[in-house]
Amino acid sequence: MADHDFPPLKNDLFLRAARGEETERAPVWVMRQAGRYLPEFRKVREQHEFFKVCQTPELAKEVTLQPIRRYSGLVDAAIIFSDILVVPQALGMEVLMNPAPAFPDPLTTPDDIKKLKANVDVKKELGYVFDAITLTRKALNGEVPLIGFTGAPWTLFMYMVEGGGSKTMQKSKGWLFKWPKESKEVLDRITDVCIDYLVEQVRAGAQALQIFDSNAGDLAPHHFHEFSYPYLARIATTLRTRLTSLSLPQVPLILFAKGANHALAHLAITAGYDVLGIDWLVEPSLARSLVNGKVALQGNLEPNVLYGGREAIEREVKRMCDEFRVDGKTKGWIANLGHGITPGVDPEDLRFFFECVQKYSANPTKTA
Ligand SMILES: Cc1c2[nH]c(c1CCC(=O)O)Cc1[nH]c(c(CCC(=O)O)c1C)Cc1[nH]c(c(CCC(=O)O)c1C)Cc1[nH]c(c(C)c1CCC(=O)O)C2
Repeated sequence: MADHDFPPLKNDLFLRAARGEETERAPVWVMRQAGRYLPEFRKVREQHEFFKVCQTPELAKEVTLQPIRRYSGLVDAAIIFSDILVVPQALGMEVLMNPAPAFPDPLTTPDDIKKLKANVDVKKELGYVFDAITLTRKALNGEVPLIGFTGAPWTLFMYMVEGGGSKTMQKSKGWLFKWPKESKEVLDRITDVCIDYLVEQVRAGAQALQIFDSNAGDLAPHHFHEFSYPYLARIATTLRTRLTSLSLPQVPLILFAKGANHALAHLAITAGYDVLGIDWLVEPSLARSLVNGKVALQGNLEPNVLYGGREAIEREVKRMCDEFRVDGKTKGWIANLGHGITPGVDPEDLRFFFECVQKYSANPTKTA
């Protein structure tokens, strides 16, 4: 699919900010914006199991559009409804969602590597995601751009070895330190699938891509540089080469390496991404100086502020908008939370968050 196969884009704020440009106000979206805090999402989930929604393009389209409809004119990007764990599924692993992710048969020792599918055909395994992207981009009718995504190799490796989420990550870190060579083999296998998966998302119509390394901050800096960074960099480099050779658009690439704020300066210069997502543990002004204009930034309101009532939301959003300004201007910044929105948030409080971003990030109108 090419751009001319889709309705023309009416709101390019997000894409301009991703390229580092000055914008009349900050574009805004939130991670997990299609999710359980929305009653209309819970209604769909009463009828359909989680992965069924991911695997049915019509349903995935429907839930992707829910926040876009509800917050029409207030939200500046859609993200395709899916999950990072579809990549381990493509590699042949069984993943349940009950309600937290669970792998009945995780990677226990290097001997289990042979259970992973060799030569994954992403079109066969994940074709439903590409169909959902094409359908959703058409249905969006150019209102806002559509973001595709993947989990990052280290974060996916963690789930594949632990068999689900983990606070201590004993098993996955045990692998890294006990079996570094075999761990890198798995990380490489995941990386190969991520690259194919992202290329096909662009072919299907994704207008930007985000890589979620949600567990990046659980690694010591030197372990991050050994076990996560090389794969993130390879994704960006190889993806760009592949997109060019296939005459596909060079869409903006966003890296959300949650908690890896120690690496911001390095990532900005060397990783090959256009935008770095940041969590709430780093001051925007410090992040700005660390990346030194090399990349745009996305983030970073502490998600729990959305439980703090209108006064707190307004105060915190205003502070965030001021902190992200460069030379008094809103430039190269995509407003977002510092992580996903959680199920208990009142959807009207999220609306108020969007309204506050629009109000406090506005640049003075240019006089010729
Ligand atoms: C780590 C991770 C996962 N999935 C994802 C990540 C990376 C981002 C992050 O760190 O939050 C990414 C993800 N998951 C989902 C999206 C959809 C797009 C979006 O709106 O951002 C995206 C981008 C939907 C989802 N993925 C999931 C839900 C909720 C499940 C439900 O509907 O019952 C949604 C809306 C389930 C999921 N999937 C995963 C977890 C840990 C859980 C939740 C467990 C829980 O909260 O109880 C794995």
